[in-house]
Amino acid sequence: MASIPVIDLTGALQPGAPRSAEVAEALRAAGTGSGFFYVSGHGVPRALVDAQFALAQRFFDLPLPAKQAIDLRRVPNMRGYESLGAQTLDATARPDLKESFYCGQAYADDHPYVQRGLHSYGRNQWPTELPEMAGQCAAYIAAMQALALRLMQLMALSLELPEDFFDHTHENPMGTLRLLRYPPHPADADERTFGAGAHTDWGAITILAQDSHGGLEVQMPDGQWLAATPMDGCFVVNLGDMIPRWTNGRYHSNPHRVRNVASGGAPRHSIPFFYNPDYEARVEPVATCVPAGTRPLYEPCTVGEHLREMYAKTYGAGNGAAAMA
Ligand SMILES: O=C(O)CCC(=O)C(=O)O
Ligand SMILES: [Fe+2]
Repeated sequence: MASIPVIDLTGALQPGAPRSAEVAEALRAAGTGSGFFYVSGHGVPRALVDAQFALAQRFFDLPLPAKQAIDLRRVPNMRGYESLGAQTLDATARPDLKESFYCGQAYADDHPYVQRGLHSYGRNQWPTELPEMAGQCAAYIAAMQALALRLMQLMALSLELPEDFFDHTHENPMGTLRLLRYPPHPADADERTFGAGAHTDWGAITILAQDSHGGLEVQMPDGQWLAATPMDGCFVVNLGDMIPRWTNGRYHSNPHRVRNVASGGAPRHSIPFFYNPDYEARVEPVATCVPAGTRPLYEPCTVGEHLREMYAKTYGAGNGAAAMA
């Protein structure tokens, strides 16, 4: 039966570390399967993750006007608070039953990418009520960024490429951290109601921390939906749409969705980190994935071009801004 593998990163967290080849092989199996796997032995301290969930709880518990004061529609770069029902990840379903907060690696106003107005680059918005939030999110983002970079190196190995193959694409990375709160699934909800409608993620790699309630489901290559049951001390990692482009379709970015049905009436919290390389980095099928004498399945593009193609898909026309999914 199909399952989501657990990959233990112990002994593979540094370039050249002894278990790197073994882990790369496991990554290859996961990439050619559902594109989803759990990671254990990832080196991110439990206390950092626990603190991030506690922070999410405090943030969403703020009175609505405090959250609305930092609504993401106030800024051009998709950072801030987003209310229940603002996003529709599956266009055939109802608006998503979730509240969220977006932040990311901060770039100063005089950074060339900010000056050029490139999507998501720039400052964050923070609630004045939680002065600790900026520092805590920055620490969490730094840990996620480091883990994402290592996963990209292991992915390079898994594609029979040098470990540092993707390193040059990390120049000005755009990691986006999202805090999510899902209210309990309504008892009278129809089959078109979701916390997060079925979607694939658009970036390179998503690293998700979820609380103990469950509710995330992943579509397996055979079409079946499988619960990504929370596993203590593990993150769920999934490949985004940039990876099929880079691997000429060899590795997959599979649909997933959320319904908060098993929490006993409690809200569910999750914290995805969406890793995106440099906006200007080229994404083109790597030579080891294009059989001799065949044409690549994808045209080369930049990270920014790929993301712009995906933006506006889930927020409807007129908003102009859209999120990482
Ligand atoms: O909340 C979750 O478990 C998944 C969220 C998700 O898929 C997303 O935000 O892209
Ligand atoms: Fe997602």
